Amino acid sequence: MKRVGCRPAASHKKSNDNEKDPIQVYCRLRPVEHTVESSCVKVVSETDLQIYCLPNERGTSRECQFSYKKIFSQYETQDMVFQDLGLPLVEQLLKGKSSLLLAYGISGSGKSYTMTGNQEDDGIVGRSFDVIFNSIKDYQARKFTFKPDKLNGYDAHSVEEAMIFQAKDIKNKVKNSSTTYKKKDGGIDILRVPFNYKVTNINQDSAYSVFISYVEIYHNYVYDLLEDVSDGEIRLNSKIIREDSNGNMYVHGVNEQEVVNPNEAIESFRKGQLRKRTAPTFLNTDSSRSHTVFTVRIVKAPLDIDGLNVIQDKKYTVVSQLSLVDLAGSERTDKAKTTGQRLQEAGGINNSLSNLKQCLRILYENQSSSNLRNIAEKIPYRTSRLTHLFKSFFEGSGSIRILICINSLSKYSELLPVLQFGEISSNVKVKRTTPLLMDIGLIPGRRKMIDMQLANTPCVFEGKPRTPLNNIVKDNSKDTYLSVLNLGPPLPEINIDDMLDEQKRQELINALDQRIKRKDELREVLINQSNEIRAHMVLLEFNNSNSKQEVYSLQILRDQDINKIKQYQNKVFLLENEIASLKRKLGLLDSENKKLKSNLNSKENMLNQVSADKDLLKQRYNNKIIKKQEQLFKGLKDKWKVQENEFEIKLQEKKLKLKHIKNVAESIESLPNHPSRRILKQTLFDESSNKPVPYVNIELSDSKQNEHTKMTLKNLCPRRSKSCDPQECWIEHKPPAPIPLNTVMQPKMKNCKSVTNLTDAKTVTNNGASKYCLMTQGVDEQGNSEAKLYKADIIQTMGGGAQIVFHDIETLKQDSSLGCSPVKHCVKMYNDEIRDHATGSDDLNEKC
Ligand SMILES: Nc1ncnc2c1ncn2[C@@H]1O[C@H](COP(=O)(O)OP(=O)(O)OP(=O)(O)O)[C@@H](O)[C@H]1O
Repeated sequence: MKRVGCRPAASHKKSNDNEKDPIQVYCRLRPVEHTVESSCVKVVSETDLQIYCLPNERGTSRECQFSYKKIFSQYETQDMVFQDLGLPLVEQLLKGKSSLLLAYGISGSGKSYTMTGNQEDDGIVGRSFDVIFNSIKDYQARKFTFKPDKLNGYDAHSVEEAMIFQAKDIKNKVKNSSTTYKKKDGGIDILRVPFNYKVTNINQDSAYSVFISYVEIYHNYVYDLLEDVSDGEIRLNSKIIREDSNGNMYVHGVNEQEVVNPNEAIESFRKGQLRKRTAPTFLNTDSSRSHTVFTVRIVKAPLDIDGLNVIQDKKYTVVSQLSLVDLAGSERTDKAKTTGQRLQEAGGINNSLSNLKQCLRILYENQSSSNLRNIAEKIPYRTSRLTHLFKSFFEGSGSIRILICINSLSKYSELLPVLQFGEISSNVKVKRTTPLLMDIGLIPGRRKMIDMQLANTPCVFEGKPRTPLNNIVKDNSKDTYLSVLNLGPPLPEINIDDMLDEQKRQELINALDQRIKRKDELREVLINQSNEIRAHMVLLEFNNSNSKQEVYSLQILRDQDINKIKQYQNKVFLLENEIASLKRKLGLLDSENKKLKSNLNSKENMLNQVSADKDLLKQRYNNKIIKKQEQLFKGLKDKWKVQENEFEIKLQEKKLKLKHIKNVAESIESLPNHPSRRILKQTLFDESSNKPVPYVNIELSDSKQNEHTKMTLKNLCPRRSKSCDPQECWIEHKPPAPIPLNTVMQPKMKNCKSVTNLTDAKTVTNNGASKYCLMTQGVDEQGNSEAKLYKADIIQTMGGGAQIVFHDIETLKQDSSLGCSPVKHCVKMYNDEIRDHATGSDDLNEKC
């Protein structure tokens, strides 16, 4: 049975069900050659990072803060990054615990640089090998002691078997020396400065081997980067992912190379790197077009009682692995300006990355307390090879760390999803695994013992004495130890022939007895010492657990203090931010205030100007009005004078006429019984047209009349009014009590209806009348009686009513220059009566 990271034991799984650790997320900023002022990234503290977006045209700015386990600023070297990020994983690996490290970020943000580094400055991979081999150097198993069983497990072999495999391998290498990588890749020089660090507290009674595998996931297919290929051969065979008997996922049939020193490991890694698919893109001249997974496995098994061979039972073989994943860039295709094949690759990359995000999101949601239904959503690990391969990690077979790589030159919108991915990941918890402490019932220190024996004996297998471990065996203890190993007196020299000699036989028997006795004594001593050591170890263990307890409580206190400090730092940061934003607001308000004030001043000035203009205009118009008034007044005055003169002249003429008439009358009076005694004078005047009526000279019939009796009468041959048209139907609107005029020229309307009061419109519409005549009676300026006939057409309207349109006025005047006429008297009386009774009645014009 094979175990990865001590996970498979069911009991172990059960005991850790409630113990979970969050995924630890780190962030690294790629340095830029010169300070970029437009950078939107700000490292706030060791664990906090802020990104912000400058105000856009609408004035809105955005900022976000993210907290991670640690932020590596651009000034932190590969060395520092490895110590914080990689070294703890290597330590766990050596203790039998598996880990996964994912580098995530936009293209060109430094993922490959952090993982791989370059010739001068190694990344996590190279430094990890240095630490691994520094630590296991003295406990390394012979090459081929462990061989992969192709089912994600390892078979353990004896030293002899390992030697046979080694010989075969050497033979194969010699045979294929002309077709190895060297020829293809031109050989790789490893010139590097090793990382000098060693993990000390590892189990010395086990033998260790290191295996590496290197695969890439391209277009959702898994390819082996360490597969032996001959010249011109293209890697066509993709590998499949399988689940082993312990539920761990692995790439089936992948080439697992055993490496015995850092240089060999790094050489293989670099060969694999040369096969990795890269291409120049807009963002990176050597951009990874696939996700690469480099896995280091430590296989260990305890030494048997002799301390020479490992126990060849699979259930004692422990496998732990460290998977270093360099994910392809998560950039947007428009930003990377990819086309054609690169675009297709980008599609594949984005699909697998978004599935990774999706898995983490569902994991988080399943774990979060807000999942009230308590129904775990299925996690789509199988959707992409990337997540499928690491399914067991997400389910708790090892710890997970994520490194978010960012480039300070990236935009806010590009950084936000990357940093949000980190934030989601840091909220996901995975089961905690602890290395299984195996007690196989053998006495500890077996390796020490064999090393010391071998120190004095030529090594049969390697042809050179194995040097004891400097830090384990002290010189003085060596003597004591060797003296303990003295098995009694030397055996007497004896030949086969001597066996027949009773004495010599007896001597040998005695010596052997003594040795047996000595051996029993030694065994007793050993048992006693073992018991003592065990008791001592129990005591130490007890002390150790006490100390651990103490350390643990101190750690809790320290963590509490750190948390408090963090809270204070956050508060300070928030307050600083608030102050800054308030200052910004104040500045804005100040500038707005100034703007408003200046606006107000300019408006006031404008207002003053307008009112001054208005006053000026008013003054001008007043002057004009006065001038105009004066002009009008003068004009009116002139007109008045002209009219007065005209009237004066007319008056004079009339007076003259009257005088003539008087003279005529007097002359007629003097004629007795003359039929023309009475002079009828009728003047018809068309007021509406205002045209002078043609004068007709009427000669008096009396032949005797003299020159003075000749007179001019106006329109004595009366024109018949239209009102007399017998075809028309008239409405005659008379005063209620008309004054009898007693004239000869009465208007005659045959077809007419007389009304005295016109209050109802139906009176006009219902009688079929087409003409209307309003008669009024009164006196003129001279006090003569006057009757007026206002004539109008009745026009039927569409709405059923009628419209009265006046178009003519006939005036009938009675001039009674011969004395007071009865009509005039009647009119006066009538008018007085009307005035008395008709209070509030409308005047004629209004009626019209
Ligand atoms: N911390 C650093 N210090 C110095 N140089 C760096 C650092 N990080 C990255 N670079 C340089 O930036 C360039 C791009 O880095 P790298 O290839 O690691 O990016 P990437 O994230 O792996 O890109 P892609 O996803 O496209 O493969 C390389 O030339 C690398 O040397």
